[in-house]
Amino acid sequence: MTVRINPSILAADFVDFANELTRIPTADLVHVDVMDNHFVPNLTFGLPMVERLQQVSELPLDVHLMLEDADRWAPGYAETGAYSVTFHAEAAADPVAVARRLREIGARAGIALKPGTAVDPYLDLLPEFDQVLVMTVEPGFGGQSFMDSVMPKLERLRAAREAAGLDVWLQVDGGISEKTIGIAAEAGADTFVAGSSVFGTDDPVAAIATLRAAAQAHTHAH
Ligand SMILES: O=C(CO)[C@@H](O)[C@H](O)COP(=O)(O)O
Ligand SMILES: [Fe+2]
Repeated sequence: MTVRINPSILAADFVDFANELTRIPTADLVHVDVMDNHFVPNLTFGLPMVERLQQVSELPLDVHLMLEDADRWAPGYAETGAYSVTFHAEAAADPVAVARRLREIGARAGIALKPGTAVDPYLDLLPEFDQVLVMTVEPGFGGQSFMDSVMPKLERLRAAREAAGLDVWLQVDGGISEKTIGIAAEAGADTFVAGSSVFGTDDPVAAIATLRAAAQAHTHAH
């Protein structure tokens, strides 16, 4: 199974994103955390920054929206040409309608679940999504500790994906490091967001290689 490593620019230098992107040539996608100071108690950037990143990035953008009223705002991010747009289940009135709109515009549609949000109501909706993001920290900040208590959600998602014969990516985000990535891979994740453990090092290329190897060593063959 393919392992994807998506470095999060939340841990990069905010006034030097163009240069920071050149430090991760071996990444699969660039994870872009949009925070609105309402859905989460932190503020990053919005549409103009994502539009600009889309223009300068050679890697596809994996946009993670941590904002209220995803129904209203998510489609605009897909219109930037972002490869994937993931919105929070807790912030959408009609997640299926949002996902359909994102796909119509041409983006992959992702749904994200906070650690306390149950996965079961979403299992039947898997065909509507290209990616499910299981948060392994409370959204809002980088550098927090990985919560292995959410691993059963990944196991449920993996089983549901297999039962339905779907190719939905299972993404984890928060506290992913050389030490924790294997736990998430074991539980079924195939797409790994890593902020501090990539941009917080002197050698992001080496960090990506280490993470990739650790994930692959714990990935099930199927
Ligand atoms: O969405 C978020 C935080 O809300 C993440 O994408 C963080 O950027 C992950 O940072 P690390 O935990 O890897 O430092
Ligand atoms: Fe994120």
